[in-house]
Order: sequence, then C-alpha cells, then structure tokens
Amino acid sequence: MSLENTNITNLERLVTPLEFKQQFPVTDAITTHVERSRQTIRDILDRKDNRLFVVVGPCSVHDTKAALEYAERLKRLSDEVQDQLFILMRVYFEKPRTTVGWKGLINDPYLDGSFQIEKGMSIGRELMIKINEIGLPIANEALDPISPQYMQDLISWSAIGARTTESQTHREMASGLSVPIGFKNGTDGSLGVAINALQSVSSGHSFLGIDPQGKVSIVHSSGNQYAHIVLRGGGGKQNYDSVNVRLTERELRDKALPVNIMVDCSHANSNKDPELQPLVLENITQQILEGNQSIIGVMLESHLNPGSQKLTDDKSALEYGVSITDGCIGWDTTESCLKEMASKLRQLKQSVSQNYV
Ligand SMILES: O=C[C@H](O)[C@H](O)COP(=O)(O)O
Ligand SMILES: C=C(OP(=O)(O)O)C(=O)O
Repeated sequence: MSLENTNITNLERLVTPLEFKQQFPVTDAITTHVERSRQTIRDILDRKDNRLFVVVGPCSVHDTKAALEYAERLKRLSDEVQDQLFILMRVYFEKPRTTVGWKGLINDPYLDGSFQIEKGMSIGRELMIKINEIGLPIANEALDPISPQYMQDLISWSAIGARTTESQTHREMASGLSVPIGFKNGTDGSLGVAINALQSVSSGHSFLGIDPQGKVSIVHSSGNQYAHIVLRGGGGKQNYDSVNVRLTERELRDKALPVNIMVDCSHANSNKDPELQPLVLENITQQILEGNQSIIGVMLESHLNPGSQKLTDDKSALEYGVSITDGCIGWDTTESCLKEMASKLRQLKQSVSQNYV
C-alpha cells in the first residue's frame, strides 16, 4: 500500500529551463532592452529619473493576437508620453484565483481544461519575445515559484499579488528576482503584510528551488533592494486617496523603508468597476500636482475593448479583445486618460522650471 502521492493522478516531466530557453532564445537587443527598462525603474525608485512608471494592460492574456495588437497600440502611446511616463505592458499569464477558475495562459492555454502547461509556457515565451521586440518592457505577476527560471529574462518588473504577499515562499522567491518588484497590500486592505514583505525581501534567504538544468537546488539569494508597496484597496475600502497615501508614507518611514508607493487604480481601488479607474488616476495626478513626492508608479487594467466576458465551453462565443478575468477599461479610455495625465505632469514640470528661471 502506498502512503505517498495518493491524491496525485499523474506527473509529467517538463523541459529544463536551459533547454526551453535554447528553443526560444533572446537576442542581444532584447537583453539590452530588458536591462535598460529595469534600470529605468530602479532610477525612478531612486529619484534619478523624475518620471512615473505605468503598468498597463489586460488583466490576463488569453489571446496572443489581441495581446500583440494591444502592444502595438501601447508602444505608439508610450512614445508620445515617454517624457513623463515610462510605460510597461501588463503581460499576466498566471492568475491567482479567490476560489477556482481559469488560472491563466500558462496553466491552460487552450481555455478548455486540458492544462497543457508546457505548451502554455512556449506560447507565453514567444509572445513575451515579440512584445520586447516591439520595444515595450513587460510586467507580470510572479505567482508560480518555478516559472521565473523559464521566463524572468524577458521581464522588467514583477508584482507579488495581494493573495501571496504574506507567503514566505513568494517573499523568498522575490528576494532572488532580478527585477524591481511591487508587493500589493492584502485583499482585506491591510498594509501590514506588505510592509512585512518589504522587510523580508530586502534580506537574503536560503530556500528550495530549481537550477537552469531543472535540478532541485538550495537557492541562496542576496535580497532585492528594489521592492516597493502597491496600494490596491481591499476589504471594501479604497486606499489611493491622499490620507491613505500619507498613512502609508508614515508606515514606510517608521520601518526605515524607502518611501516609494505605487497605486493600482483597479481591483478594490475601483471597487472592481473598470469605469472608475480613470477617476482614481485623476486623483493620483491631482495628488502629484499638489506636491506628492512618494507616488512613483500607477497600474491600470486595460484591454482593446472595455468590460469583461465569461469564459464558457463555447470558445467561439468569445468577443475579441475583451478580458476573461477582471473588467478592463477599453483602449480609447486608456489612451485619453494617460495622455491627460502626461499633459498635466508636463505642465507642472514646465511651471516648476519657469519658477527657477
Ligand atoms: O486580477 C485578477 C483577479 O482579481 C484575481 O485573479 C482574483 O480573481 P477571482 O476573484 O475572480 O478569482
Ligand atoms: C490579481 C491581481 O491583483 P491583486 O493581487 O491586487 O488582486 C492582478 O493585478 O492581476
């Protein structure tokens, strides 16, 4: 009688990270682009670059054609506002679920419960290569502790989500990631878990992981010095307003942490109503115009078309360019609200520099 694996129905071997990356190699141009993008975010966090960074894009990618069309549009917008905003595309393949549901393109690329994870990773890596080639840096949520070995060379910023900020496994993983990383506050709105995470992630850790040859290994990390909090609201309350931002600044200062705050305009900050995201963004812009110095980035959930749709057995019924997870703002709104933000920030900087003349 076996006492092990009694709830495991099957184990499939996965290609090693090394072999996988050889199948989908990066060019020197992509490597340079990713490193420059990561450095730009580090410079924003260090106040050597006075722009804001913006993580914007679909809640989840389920259709690579729509994701590429989105990336082409976002690149054009990014070029127009790049004097004020450094734009990264949300390319989220791993979705944490409150209970159950589709867990993202890597887990189930054919949206049909066939869970062809190796295929999902290939489709995902090919898409990330193309988006980097377009010239857009990529942001993701680092959810699975194994997948960074397969994908992280294509990513410029990662989030640890509200459901995993308190998890030791995710803090350990983040302490070894090469990207600047945002920790969301908890789903109940609590800041404490994110503040604790920031303290944990800046230290080195020793933990279990895999090496490039896919061997289980003891990983020793040196700690991530570019972690920051992401305010996303929670427990039915918003936390993007100036009072909550000020309270967060105090918490960070009390713990001798860098006072760097990103605001997620979606999730509980917009009560999961995508139409409210532009109002949150407007509020953030206003706080900056009034002198806020701690907000370094914003996040928006946006797709080609607004809203969301249910994933059913009939995939042919899916509407093109519409989210199958959280509701998003559509492209027109995305473009207009980011252009407006950039224009207001431009005017602010012009008036400040005129006052110095
Ligand atoms: O951002 C996405 C969702 O909010 C998150 O994955 C949780 O989704 P769920 O509550 O629909 O499972
Ligand atoms: C799941 C997400 O956010 P949160 O962790 O804030 O719920 C997300 O940004 O996709």
